[in-house]
Amino acid sequence: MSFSRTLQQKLQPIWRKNHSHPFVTGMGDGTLEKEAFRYFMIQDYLYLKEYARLFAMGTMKARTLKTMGEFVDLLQSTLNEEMQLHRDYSARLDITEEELEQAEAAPVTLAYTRYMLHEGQNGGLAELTAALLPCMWSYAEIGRDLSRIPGAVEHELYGEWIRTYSDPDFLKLADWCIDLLDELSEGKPQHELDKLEEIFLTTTKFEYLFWDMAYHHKNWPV
Ligand SMILES: Cc1ncc(CN)c(N)n1
Repeated sequence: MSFSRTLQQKLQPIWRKNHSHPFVTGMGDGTLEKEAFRYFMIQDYLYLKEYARLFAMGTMKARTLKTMGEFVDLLQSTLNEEMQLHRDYSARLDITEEELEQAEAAPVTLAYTRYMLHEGQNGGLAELTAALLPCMWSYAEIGRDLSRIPGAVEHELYGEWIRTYSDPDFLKLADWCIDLLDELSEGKPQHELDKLEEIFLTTTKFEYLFWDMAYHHKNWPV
């Protein structure tokens, strides 16, 4: 089994918890509280703004023109397609442009994005890819699983979210990241593979914290 898939298999208990978080299942059956989704959208917009920088960093660290081009595609798709979803939802959720632009990152959003940027900046392309992969991969799987629930893609509020993340184009981008980590990890010594695993594990756990933060509207206590 490839390195990425071995990691994902090893982390199945956490991976399953992400998939079965009430925020995720609530989008699937339509029971998620609209206020939690609204809060998620704002925090996720801030998250994506920082996440996109990882793709810019990836472009700089890539060795080949082909890989540079793929990172540019990921950057483009995040800024102009994925974040467009958030801008479109803002209109429906009464989030003004000002509120979106001026929102403050909650502790989990800040910690998650700073962690990824730190690993991306201080490590090589493999560390950067290990940091961003759980994000792409888990959303592609969640989108796919939710889209299989009868009626979920037609839901008046959550349907658009599910359609976006179950789109074959999003899956293709996630697959490219999986293959890239496999390629970059090939022939690495064990201590470097252990570091990649640690990064992958940490961002997988941050994914759980992000759902949980949104579900409970967690923000700074003071
Ligand atoms: C927190 C989080 N993780 C992943 C994704 C999918 N790019 C996202 N939009 N937000």
